[in-house]
Amino acid sequence: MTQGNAPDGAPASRWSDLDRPPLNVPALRRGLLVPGSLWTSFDVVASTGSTNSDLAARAAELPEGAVLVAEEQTAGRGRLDRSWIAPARSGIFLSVLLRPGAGVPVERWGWLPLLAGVAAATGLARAAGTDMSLKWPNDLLVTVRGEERKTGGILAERAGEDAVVLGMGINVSLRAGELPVPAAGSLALADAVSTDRDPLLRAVLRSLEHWYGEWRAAGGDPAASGLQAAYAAGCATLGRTVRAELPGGTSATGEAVAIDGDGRLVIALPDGTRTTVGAGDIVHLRPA
Ligand SMILES: Nc1ncnc2c1ncn2[C@@H]1O[C@H](COP(=O)(O)OP(=O)(O)OP(=O)(O)O)[C@@H](O)[C@H]1O
Ligand SMILES: O=C(O)CCCC[C@@H]1SC[C@@H]2NC(=O)N[C@@H]21
Repeated sequence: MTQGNAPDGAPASRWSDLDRPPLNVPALRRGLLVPGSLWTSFDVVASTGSTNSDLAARAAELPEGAVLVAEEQTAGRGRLDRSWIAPARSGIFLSVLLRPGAGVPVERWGWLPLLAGVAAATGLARAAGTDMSLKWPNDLLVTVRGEERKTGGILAERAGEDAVVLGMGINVSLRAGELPVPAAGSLALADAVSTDRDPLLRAVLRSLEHWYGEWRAAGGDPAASGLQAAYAAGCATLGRTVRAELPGGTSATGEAVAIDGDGRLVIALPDGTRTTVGAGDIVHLRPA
């Protein structure tokens, strides 16, 4: 830590609006809405309840590739009916509309949230210069003072028959005292080289376009597209002793050994059997 820094590692200067400038919408549009791009529209609203809800409500009238970003969410939603809480302009609150089409069987759409995790992790690692990893299924982790912390999350929701709204929340400049839960972190707290949201957002959307293109071109096949291997390479859950807290209130503890072809987590139990988890919360207990 350099002199003049606050104990939480953030700069000692007062954080004001100047530290959290608004997104530069014209520049982002110029960079993203180019011919041949997946992205067809790019809108930023000052404040809304949830970008996922807004995009889902308009899904029928929007083409694939619509992007909606909010500078602030007042009712941000997470997985498992949880909320996503972050101060205005402290992060990236983003939803995109995707229509994988007939070329990708619906049973493979379950890979989309994992794909989004890989895309966000690789894009952010490059643009922010922070080591990123994934906690199954798609929590984005950074290391803050030796501890794994959640700096981003993904919420994928079906919108009608043929569309999926992929939502991402990324904590960029949150300080220790602003974290909504102790297990949360931010890119700033992980010593990111840049917390400028414009290049971070561009990097995430470019990476998402890349991985979605590969996956769709392979008919959604996670192995042929390279997605399954990229996910496994970036997944901090594999090889760890974990507790899976399952819907319905039961739990299973064992070693996370694989991600199967459907994106589910395979856990080796102490009695030598294996169980496969498709939904639920994972707690990383200790190295295997
Ligand atoms: N900005 C954020 N960064 C990291 N994690 C967040 C953020 N906002 C919300 N969360 C996550 O969402 C959860 C908080 O959601 P919520 O307050 O709905 O529920 P909860 O405390 O987990 O409880 P319950 O089990 O009662 O639903 C936390 O577990 C946390 O992981
Ligand atoms: O970790 C999770 O549980 C998922 C969090 C997803 C949050 C994002 S923020 C943008 C989009 N709009 C929402 O209401 N949720 C997602």
